[in-house]
Amino acid sequence: MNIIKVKNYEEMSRMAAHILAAQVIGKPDSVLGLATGSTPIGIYDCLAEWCKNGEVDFSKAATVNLDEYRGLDHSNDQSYYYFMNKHLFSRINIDPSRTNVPDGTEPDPVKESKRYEALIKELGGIDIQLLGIGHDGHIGFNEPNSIFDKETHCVDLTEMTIEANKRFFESIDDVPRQAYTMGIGTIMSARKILMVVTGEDKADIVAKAFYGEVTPEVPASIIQFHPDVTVICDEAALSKCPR
Ligand SMILES: N[C@@H]1[C@@H](O)[C@H](O)[C@@H](COP(=O)(O)O)O[C@@H]1O
Repeated sequence: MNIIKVKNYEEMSRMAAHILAAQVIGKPDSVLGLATGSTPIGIYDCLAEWCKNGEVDFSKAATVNLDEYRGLDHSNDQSYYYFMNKHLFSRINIDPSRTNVPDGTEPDPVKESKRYEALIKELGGIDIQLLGIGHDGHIGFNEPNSIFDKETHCVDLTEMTIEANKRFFESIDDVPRQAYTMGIGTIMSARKILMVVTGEDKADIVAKAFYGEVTPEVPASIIQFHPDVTVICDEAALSKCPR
């Protein structure tokens, strides 16, 4: 694992955006695995700016997002599709038909999970998967568990995640209790992984996930076993790590 320490959120965002831009410059038809949450917003701002300046061309790229709340449609401003459209897709020259987010409105979890897995395979797999990390170590919406879930599936969100994500909703009662997420196996089959972490509130989980043992109780710890991982952390996020 290549763990890179940067000063702050801005440096983290620019460095991660450089890696994603280099991926698309080197392989214009790259399949980018993308993430939501507050952490990647600065990355998307950089990519939007560089696309506008003509430095990166997304016209041949495709995207697949990690996860989506169950029950929310594209027009819901709390859906992850809406988030991606607002922060990235509408600001770059990507073909909207090549952007993919799990369909939160599909009532049949087995059907949707199979569709999403098949779609990723049809696209030729994920070239680089961007990840953030939850306070309990979740990646996508893979919550702490007794096993690593392999494929895309429907999950019950933990109280900690519902609590953490309520800041985006009017009240905690509005936070969906379930979500569709790529599985740990789906994430691990990406050719490259790029993880970004910022802030002191993530310092404990960073120490556990990247310097502790690999266990499904800390889902992000599995990326220690991936052959091509870059983790970009700011000083605050690395403040409890043994180095
Ligand atoms: N499903 C998303 C995750 O993909 C994300 O990594 C996490 C952390 O979000 P933030 O970056 O806001 O801390 O939030 C959500 O739960």
